[in-house]
Amino acid sequence: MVKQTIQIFARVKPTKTTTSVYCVDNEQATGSLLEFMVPRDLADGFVNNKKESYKFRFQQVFDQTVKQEDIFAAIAKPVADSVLLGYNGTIFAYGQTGSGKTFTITGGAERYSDRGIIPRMLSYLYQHFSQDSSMVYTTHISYLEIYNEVGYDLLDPQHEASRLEDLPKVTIMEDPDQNIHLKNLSLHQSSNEEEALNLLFLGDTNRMIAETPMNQASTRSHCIFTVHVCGRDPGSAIVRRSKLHLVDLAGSERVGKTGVGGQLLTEAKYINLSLHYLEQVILALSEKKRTHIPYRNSMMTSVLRDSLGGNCMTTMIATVSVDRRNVDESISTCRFAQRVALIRNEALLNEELDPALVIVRLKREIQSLKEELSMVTGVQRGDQLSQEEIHSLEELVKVFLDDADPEVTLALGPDMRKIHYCFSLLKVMIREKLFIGERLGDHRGPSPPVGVLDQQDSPQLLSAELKKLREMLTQRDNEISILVCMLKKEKMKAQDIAVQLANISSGHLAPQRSLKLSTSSLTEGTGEVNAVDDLGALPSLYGKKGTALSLGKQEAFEIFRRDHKNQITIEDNKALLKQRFAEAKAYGEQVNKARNRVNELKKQLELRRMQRAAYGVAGRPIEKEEVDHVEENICRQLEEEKKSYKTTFGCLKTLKTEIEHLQLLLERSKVKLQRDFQDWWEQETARIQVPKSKDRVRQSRSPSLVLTGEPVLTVNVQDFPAREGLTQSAQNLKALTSTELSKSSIPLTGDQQTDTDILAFIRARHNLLNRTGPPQP
Ligand SMILES: Nc1ncnc2c1ncn2[C@@H]1O[C@H](COP(=O)(O)OP(=O)(O)OP(=O)(O)O)[C@@H](O)[C@H]1O
Repeated sequence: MVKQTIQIFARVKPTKTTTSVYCVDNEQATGSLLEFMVPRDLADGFVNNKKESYKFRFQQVFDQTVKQEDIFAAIAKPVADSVLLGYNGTIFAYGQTGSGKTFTITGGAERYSDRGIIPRMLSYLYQHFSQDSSMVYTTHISYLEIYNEVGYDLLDPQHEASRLEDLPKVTIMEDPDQNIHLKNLSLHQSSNEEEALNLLFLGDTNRMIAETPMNQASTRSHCIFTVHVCGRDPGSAIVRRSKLHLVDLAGSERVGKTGVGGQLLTEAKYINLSLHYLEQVILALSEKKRTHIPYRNSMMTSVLRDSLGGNCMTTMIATVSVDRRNVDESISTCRFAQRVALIRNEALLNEELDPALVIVRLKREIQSLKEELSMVTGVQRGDQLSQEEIHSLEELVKVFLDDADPEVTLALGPDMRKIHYCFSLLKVMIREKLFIGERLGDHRGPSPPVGVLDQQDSPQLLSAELKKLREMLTQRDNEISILVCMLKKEKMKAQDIAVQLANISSGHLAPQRSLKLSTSSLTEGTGEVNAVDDLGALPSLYGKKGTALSLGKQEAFEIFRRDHKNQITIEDNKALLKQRFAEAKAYGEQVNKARNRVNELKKQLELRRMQRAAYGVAGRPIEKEEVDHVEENICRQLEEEKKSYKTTFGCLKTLKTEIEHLQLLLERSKVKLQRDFQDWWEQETARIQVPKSKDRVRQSRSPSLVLTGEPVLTVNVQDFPAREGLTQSAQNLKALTSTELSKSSIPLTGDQQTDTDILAFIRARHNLLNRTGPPQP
């Protein structure tokens, strides 16, 4: 058992402005210090009546410039190593909204180097699995989102979720031993890094798709990505099962800090109820005298029960922002971390005997004992007694019972099968005799010896026996049909799972499959154009694969895409991906060349050795010490080529991981683009109102776009909210006057509002903007 307090680290989010509100001291012997200096006259909207300096101790503080790889090496690698040894591990990020929790746990959405702890952890684990040949590992993954105290399965393979409520709801069940079970949370086996990354991508995409402005998933919900690792030594029945939770908590900002009347820097209530309950648990755990820990109050604390004061090695990353206006939240975060640091966990090595493996081992032991026995007795024995043996045993028992001599014995020899059989035979006989005794009543005096039944009673007895047997038969029939039913259900479940798994690999991950890249395909130089150009293709809306867009909508999508805020990143990543493909192709060619060269040299070496052997046979014996310089030279070259092959192949593998990651980033950008477009399109459609009657020709609501024609299309442009993903053009349009807008007109045919009409509106607006140019700030 390892007793350890929860390890706490702090990470400072990079800020554009220089700030003097904090300093980091990493030179301390017992960890690092993070200090906030809050001057009394801090003028950013609040007044500080209290202390000026707040110091917090952490295991380590990572300042603004620290890279993702260093965070992984310092925080996550030790946790990964203990998980590989069989201990449970948890890493959770805690901090206010926008302080970098998701960036730290999952990573940034733009660059490969921004990969967070989860993808790096998966890489690390799978690399270890492939290198450790002494153990067999299996891995399962689950991804849970908790929003408003309801759990959702983010790995729902149906992939149709457009709202959070569409995802399967996960519920908590507790068994009599108080173990928590999550009902409806799917567990997916993943046999390599690529599969695991695809699952992460699927979860993150589902999370993004289900996000609405009301439910800003990343800010208001908690996400728990869990890797279940099972390792077994092939020679033993012991298995090690460990769980690794990687947790991205909701934003920790609080309410009630008004900044007036000395409220600043006092503890306020969390916006998020689960975080409030998390704090209650942390408080109870840090006060050592408390016996009741209120884990059950919330779903998150129930799920993370082991991680908080239980069987787990837990690490917390406090993410802080050092912008002046965020200092009070950052101080709250650090205070919370200090309390967390008091919690002591007791991690156990999760070893257990695998019943299936124990059965196999016992069967093997029985077999070897049987062999030993037959060697000692010289008699080969099967598992069952033969018919002849049974017959002769029955005879023996009969003789034994008929013999009036009380000294007589039943000589069966040292065969337990025979002994057992005779005992059960005797039992049956005695029970039959009792049965007869009961039926006849005791007044008939002593019962006749077994086997000498009263002839008159025989038919009655037989019919009773027959009835009993019939009842037994019906009972067995029922049991069989229940078993068959259960079997059928299990079969159907297995089929369902197979279909779900097939969906994962073919359905929703289909776009990735088309992007999939094998090291061999790299060398052939095919596939890359499709993979890169996929984003340029017209959209098939997420979750509605194959839905063709109308021509109007397609063109509108093009306009939208051009102006989307992610377009530059997408283009950059596409260019980078192209470049990486070219590099991979070059590496692939080098690998091929090196492999051919190795094969060639091997042949040369073999030939040389054969020639020398033949030379020896032909008469001139070769001295043992005689050095063959030609052979030596070939061997040297071979070694060099092998080395170069290995190095290049290593580079190619690294590049492959990067390419796959870039593809996933692009795929996610594509989904986001489509989602934003869909929202935008719906917003545009709602904005256009077609008057029902032809005489309502002109509506002069200001500011509004009045488009002339018969009938007239009136468009309100009063409110273009500054929403993420909404085009700059739309923002610009907001600033245009109604007079300028009314210069543009769109004639309509009939009074239908079609995609083409909306497109015409969008086009007109764009032309107008191009003419007018963006408004000056
Ligand atoms: N260390 C960092 N380096 C570079 N960019 C960062 C870093 N930390 C955060 N960011 C950027 O800051 C923004 C907000 O970060 P992030 O989404 O991770 O915050 P969060 O704490 O998860 O917020 P929320 O609670 O809303 O989920 C993102 O654009 C992210 O890329």
